[in-house]
Amino acid sequence: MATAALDDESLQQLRSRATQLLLKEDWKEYIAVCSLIIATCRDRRVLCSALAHRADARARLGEVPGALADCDAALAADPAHPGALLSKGALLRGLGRYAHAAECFRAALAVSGTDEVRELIEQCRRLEAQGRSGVVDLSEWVLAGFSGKCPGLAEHVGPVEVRRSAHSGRGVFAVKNIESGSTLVISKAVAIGRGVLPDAADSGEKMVVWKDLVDKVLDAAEKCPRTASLIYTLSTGEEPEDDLTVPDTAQFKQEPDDLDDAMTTVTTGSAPKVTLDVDKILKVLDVNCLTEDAAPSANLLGSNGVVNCGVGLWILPAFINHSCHPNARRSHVGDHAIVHASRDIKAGEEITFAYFNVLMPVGKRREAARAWGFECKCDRCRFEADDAILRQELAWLENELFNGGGDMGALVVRLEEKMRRSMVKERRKAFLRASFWSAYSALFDSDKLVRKWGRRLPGEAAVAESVAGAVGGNESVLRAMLRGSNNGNGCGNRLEVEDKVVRIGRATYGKVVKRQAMRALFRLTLDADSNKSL
Ligand SMILES: C[S@@+](CC[C@H](N)C(=O)[O-])C[C@H]1O[C@@H](n2cnc3c(N)ncnc32)[C@H](O)[C@@H]1O
Repeated sequence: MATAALDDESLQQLRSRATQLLLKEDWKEYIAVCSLIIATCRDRRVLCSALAHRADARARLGEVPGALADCDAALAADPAHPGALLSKGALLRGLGRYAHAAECFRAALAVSGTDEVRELIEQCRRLEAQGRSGVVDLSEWVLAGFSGKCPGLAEHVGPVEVRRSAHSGRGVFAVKNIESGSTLVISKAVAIGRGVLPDAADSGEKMVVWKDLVDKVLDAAEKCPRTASLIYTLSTGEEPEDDLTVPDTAQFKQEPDDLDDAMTTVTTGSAPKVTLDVDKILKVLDVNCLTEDAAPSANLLGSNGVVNCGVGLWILPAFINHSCHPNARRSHVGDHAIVHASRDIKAGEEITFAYFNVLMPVGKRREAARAWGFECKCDRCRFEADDAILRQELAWLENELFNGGGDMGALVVRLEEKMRRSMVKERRKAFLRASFWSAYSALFDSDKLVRKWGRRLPGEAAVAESVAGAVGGNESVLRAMLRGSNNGNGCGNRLEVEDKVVRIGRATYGKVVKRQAMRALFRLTLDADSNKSL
């Protein structure tokens, strides 16, 4: 049955009502009013505007397929409708389809060009290039003290592949040699639950953040079949390891060739409908969520000091296993996780990052791994737990570290001498220094202890360099390197030391800033509370 056309007065009333709802940001009601105008209006211009406005409102609610369908309906009636072109461009940009988004913005520019639209086209060009190359430059943002909106990023999958892992189930592997600091993966969160929690937040307050995440993930999965099917590639922690299928890494990339197919799927909603298995998704979240602050560099790179608790789901990074001898780290910028190499990585090597603080002795690390539900069998854990000569001594030192309350200088000197007498090789020395890092840090933090034990201690920068070899770049280690080199306690001549500092800086933060901004990060690192950055 045809709906009766609106007279001018009724149309005017509906428009006023829509404006009120827009101001109140009541998107559901706004969509209802737009729908009424669309169903009853005979004027092509008004119809197209109503469709474009409904598209914007649907986009705000995350109803992307519906929003795109509205834009397409408006553009079918008026191919040069600026509002519909801008809305469609924004939607495609949000989907990471930068070339298609730029086409829409260019068409909008031809009709009613503004500098803002020019900037949108330029932004799409930048994001497309960054998504292809993985090259990120956060210098301006860092130099501006992280003020303002954080820079937009495009997703990127570097030279990595998901394969079966000796650690557990599937893991992510390098497919070519990778230099320390290089970006491996940039991944946009499916969703992030965030909150500002007091230091002594109770579990109830944390549950609020968790519930926020769960609601957002379920919503995202419900609205997008592709998101749901990507979530189902992740482990629930219950499958036998051999039953875990290895996904094709290509599905995590948005290749330009796939765009038309993907677009058809999005606009027609013709993708196979995925039935939500809420129980399964909850288990997936339990095993695969990452916190934004777990990677210490998130403290500097990610937050503007507003959010202090963020937990989210990033699909490809969720395939990365833990190691206490990791070769990668992640930082969080806005909704994106950037995973970078924190040591040089050889082709074929598994990429791992630390799920928890690995600058601790093996006993504490085992407790942390148990809380995650696994037993870590990385080479560092095996050495520390199984070495027949050192095992007892290490257990004694670990007990002394946590329960002795004694002189950390004495502990460090005892460990260094034990390693010298037992002719422990450099690599393993680095493992042990990393394990007793808190003793080294406490010692180097105290001028009195350094004076007392001076001659029997290795230099702070030399220890930092050695530990960076074991755990990769790390804020706390970088801080020691910076302090050690400033004190003239470096390892090598001035240029060599400077080079080492920059290398550990890149290993810590990734190659995401130019030299000048790196210096700003160094200043922040030196000022950072050493405990917080462990
Ligand atoms: C985020 S998932 C990592 C990807 C997982 N291996 C897979 O196949 O889906 C985390 C789970 O992987 C396993 N895992 C990660 N690192 C491990 C390690 N070093 N040793 C044993 N299991 C590990 C644990 O079961 C952990 O709960």
